[in-house]
Order: sequence, then structure tokens, then C-alpha cells
Amino acid sequence: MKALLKLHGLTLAGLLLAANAGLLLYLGAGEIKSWAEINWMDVAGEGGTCLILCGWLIMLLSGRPAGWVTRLLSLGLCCIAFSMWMDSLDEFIRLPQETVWDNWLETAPMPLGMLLLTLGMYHLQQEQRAISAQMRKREHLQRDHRLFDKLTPLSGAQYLRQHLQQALQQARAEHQPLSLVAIDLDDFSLVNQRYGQAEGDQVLQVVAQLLLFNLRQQDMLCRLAGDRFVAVLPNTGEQQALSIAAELRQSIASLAHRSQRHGERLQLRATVAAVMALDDDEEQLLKRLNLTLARAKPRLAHSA
Ligand SMILES: Nc1nc2c(ncn2[C@@H]2O[C@H](COP(=O)(O)OP(=O)(O)OP(=O)(O)O)[C@@H](O)[C@H]2O)c(=O)[nH]1
Repeated sequence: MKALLKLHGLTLAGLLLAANAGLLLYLGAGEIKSWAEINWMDVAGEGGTCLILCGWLIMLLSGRPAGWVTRLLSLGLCCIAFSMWMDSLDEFIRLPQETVWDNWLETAPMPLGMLLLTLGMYHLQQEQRAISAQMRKREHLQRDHRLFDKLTPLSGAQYLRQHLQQALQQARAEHQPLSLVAIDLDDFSLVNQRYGQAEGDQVLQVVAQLLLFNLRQQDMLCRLAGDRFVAVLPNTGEQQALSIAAELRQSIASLAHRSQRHGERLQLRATVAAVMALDDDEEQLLKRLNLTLARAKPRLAHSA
């Protein structure tokens, strides 16, 4: 209730003031009817509608975020509720026959309220459409979750291939160089053996974040598999890619990661490789990158 008053106090106060002013006007100009003169059927119909509209207003204001659509809908409801309130007042108070202003107060807010409600409904529909479009997009993304790595906030190998294909096309169309950098942790299996799989997961997440921090806005980082990461560097020649790769290796070597259980410092190292795209397609380029990495890691030379 506190939050409701804080956000919509003005609207509610406006309605209360208008209803009070209407009551005072009626009391000032007319006289109270006797019990027998009151038509209770009309009181139930008009007063009940007014109460229900006030209930709708409270539900609307407490259920929706403040904003343009909420304002239109609430003002519409206020106008209609006020009209019903004025309509029910004449069940209790008799005005002189020649009075005309009561008719205005009863009927004029009704079409205005309807108009505001209609405008609000229109914008609500637009808002709902935009939300539905967002939901569909998100659903599509979730359905395509195979493209995303389960452990780190990075994309996986499948997405890398798709992205690389497009990036190569764009680089050729724009006559710009494109390079790839691979980063492979050294002896990562030892981290799993010594500290456990959960600590290994933690290390992979920290390294993914570290690499992201050290790359540029336009670069795209993926986890190719296990402890191997690949960055796609648009508009980047081989020399620049080599120096970026060296920086990434250095950042991993300087990382002061401590194990979660005993707080021991883990000394991480990585082997890096960089290749620039020539005439090859994405598969050939990735193969060349893996071969270059394998050469930098003599023990992997047979498995690449
Ligand atoms: N914790 C964890 N370990 C993983 C994950 N994916 C792969 N691994 C482990 O990563 C290790 C990769 O092994 P290797 O390719 O031999 O790499 P390495 O031990 O770093 O050896 P070198 O690359 O030759 O230095 C294996 O022990 C895998 O079990 C993962 O998501 N989480």
C-alpha cells in the first residue's frame, strides 16, 4: 500500500478530491431524500459499478509499472468511476428541477474516460506485442542453446564456426584482414586432479572472464573445447594478432587465482597461437590454427 501511494498518490488523491467536491456541490445545492424515496436498485447498480471500478483501479495501479500506459488506463478508470459516483449521488440528494450542471458532471466524464481507456488499451496492446516479440526471441535463443557453452558465458564450437563463416565473408567483402587466436591452458588436467573438477570449472570461468576483459569490443571469444579458447579478431593482421596472443598469455600467467578450498595460489600457464585468414574457409582456418597451436605444444603434435 505504501508503494502504491508513493507511485500513484496523486492519481488517487485527485479522484478522492473530485468525489468530495462533487458530494459538497450536491449537498450545497440540494436536499437529502427521505429513506422511502431512495431507489435501492439504482444505488446498487450505480454505486456497485463505482466500487468495482475503484477495485479495478487499485489492481491496475498495484500490478503495473508506472508509465504512460498505466497513466492512460488509470485516468480512464478515474473518469468513469467519477461519473458513476455522481450518478449515484442523485439517488440520495434531490437537486432543484432547473439544475443542469449535475447532468454535465454525470455524463461528460464517461466518454472522456472511455476515450482514455481505449487509448490506454491500444498502447497496452502495442506493449504486449513488443513483450511477445522479446519472449519469442529469448525462446529462440534458448532453443538454440546448443550454440552456447554450459560452463562459461561464452559461445561454443558450433557458434564459432557459424560466426567465423560470416566474419570471413565480411572481411573479404571489406578487404580487411581477419585473424584467429587460440589460447590453451597448459596441464589443465592437473588442476582437475589436484583440486577437483569443481575447482577446474572455476578456473575455466575465471580464465574466460579474464580473456574477455583483455580483448577488444569487436573481438569474439568462444570456448572451442575443454581448456581451449579461440578469439576471432576482425580487422586484425598477423602481427597485431601475435601481440594480442602474447598479451593474453601474459595475463593468464599473472593471474592470481586461489583455490576455493585451501586458498592456495594456482600458477596457470597457457600456450597461444595466432593465424591470419588467407583464402581458406572456416574449417581450414581452424585446422591451421590448431596445427599452429600443436606446434607450439610439442606434446600435442600428433593429436591436432
Ligand atoms: N573442470 C573441467 N575440466 C574440463 C572441462 N572440459 C574438459 N576438461 C578437462 O580438461 C582437460 C584437458 O586435457 P588436455 O587436453 O590433455 O589438456 P592439458 O591437461 O591442459 O594438457 P596440455 O594442453 O597438453 O598442456 C581434461 O582433463 C578434461 O577432463 C570442463 O568443462 N571442466
